[in-house]
Amino acid sequence: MSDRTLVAGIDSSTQSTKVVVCDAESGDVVRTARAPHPDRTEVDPERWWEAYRTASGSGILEGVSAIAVGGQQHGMVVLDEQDAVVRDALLWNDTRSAGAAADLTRELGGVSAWVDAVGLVLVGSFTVTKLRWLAQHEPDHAARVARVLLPHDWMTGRILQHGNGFERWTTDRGDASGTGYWSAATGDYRLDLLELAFGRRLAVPEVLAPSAPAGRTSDGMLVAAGTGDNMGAALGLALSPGDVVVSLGTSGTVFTPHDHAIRDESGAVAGFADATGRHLPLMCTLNAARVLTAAAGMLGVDLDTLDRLALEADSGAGGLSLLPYLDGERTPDLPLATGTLSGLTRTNATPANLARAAVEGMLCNLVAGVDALRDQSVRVERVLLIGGAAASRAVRAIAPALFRAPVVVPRPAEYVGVGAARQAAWALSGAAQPPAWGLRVDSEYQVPAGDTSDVLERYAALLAQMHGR
Ligand SMILES: Nc1ncnc2c1ncn2[C@@H]1O[C@H](COP(=O)(O)OP(=O)(O)O)[C@@H](O)[C@H]1O
Ligand SMILES: O=C(CO)[C@@H](O)[C@H](O)COP(=O)(O)O
Repeated sequence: MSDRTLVAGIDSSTQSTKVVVCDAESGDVVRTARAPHPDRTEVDPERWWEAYRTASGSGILEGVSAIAVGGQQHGMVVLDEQDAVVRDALLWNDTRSAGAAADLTRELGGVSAWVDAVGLVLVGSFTVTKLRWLAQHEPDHAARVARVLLPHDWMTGRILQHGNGFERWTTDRGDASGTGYWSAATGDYRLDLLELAFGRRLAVPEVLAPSAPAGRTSDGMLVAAGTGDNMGAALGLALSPGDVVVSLGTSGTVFTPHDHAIRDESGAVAGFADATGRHLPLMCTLNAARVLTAAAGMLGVDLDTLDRLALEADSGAGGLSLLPYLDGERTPDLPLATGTLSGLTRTNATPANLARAAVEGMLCNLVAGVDALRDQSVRVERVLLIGGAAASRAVRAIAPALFRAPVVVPRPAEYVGVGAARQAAWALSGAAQPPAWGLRVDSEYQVPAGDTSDVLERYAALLAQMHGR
């Protein structure tokens, strides 16, 4: 009988729930499972619970001493006085509240007022804008709302309720910092901003300290605070100064732990908090892994064949460019945008060039995020590539030249889940710092000779031409 302590991390992200069980001391992943979510931008939270129950139904949590949830950020989960869900949650990638974001920005006195208040330039992803949309467009639902939570908050409470250990609703600094009514700089709620958006005050969850437990189930399993998925991924990677993470999941994100809250009135970088008591400046795009899925669908090939085709083409795809705003875009803030294929000629109209343009276009949007961190005086010495599309051979090969930095691919793992498991181990230990789980590297890719500035310049020129940015 093994005497090691096991901890579990849940990644409740956009497309699926992943369960990761780790050795609490070493961080070795010993069990994993996953189950899909509906492919929608508004989802009944019960679907997340069902996915969690499906993924953990095979006894994967047997012997686990502590658990934590890393959840997709910003989702609006609204409950009535009896803690019943009032309507489907609006997710981070639902853009219907883009107009509300513009209204709220104007009402508070402009972009700098919001950056001063909560470190964010409002876009439709953020929870506070969704509350305004709800108040304006669904007054009957809004009248029933007593409390607002984030996806990870609701899942954490649901696990405790299921285990007869629920005491109160909780959240953490990291996820709270993405609401638009909590400040990473001060560590305080700004419920005046919630009231500005919704028209009245609502109950909000208690913000727990990074290693504080949210509670224990009746069989003794500790449930930690949990956090947002990107904060979880940062905690799951043993990052060193100069490391910048690029995550290629449903969203594309660029982030790095930082010692102080950043101010970016351009809106490229959000001033989030991390899951350890520091900060996590982060850029997020709505379009990442699914740009490659869409390109593969257009070509009628699988993702492995898309990789092969992209690697057959030359850098620059023969002059073919793709602005990858297939679901609108968050950064740049173009919620109504669509994708644009540009520079098509009879010469470059080949499957290989289309595949290459999809990879380059998706990455160019994230290069803007890395450069935005550089503009915030963040040192970028290497890029750690995670998320589903980090498995792409083409992405790995093309990224270093575009990022102008070496690319490290950690050993494939669900790093949001690993980070949540590390938080669970930290809460279980009661130590001052999280356990020292090392970074396991799968492969490294150096910046090749040659110049890719033409690709980046063409992308920027197309963005300016199409959207005046
Ligand atoms: N080898 C691959 N090449 C490109 N994309 C991939 C590959 N493997 C998985 N993906 C994509 O990764 C995405 C899932 O990544 P994940 O990080 O789990 O997403 P999320 O956390 O947003 O739910 C899917 O869109 C899937 O198509
Ligand atoms: O909105 C953000 C970050 O601000 C997204 O990163 C969401 O947190 C969803 O993440 P994934 O499902 O793509 O992991």
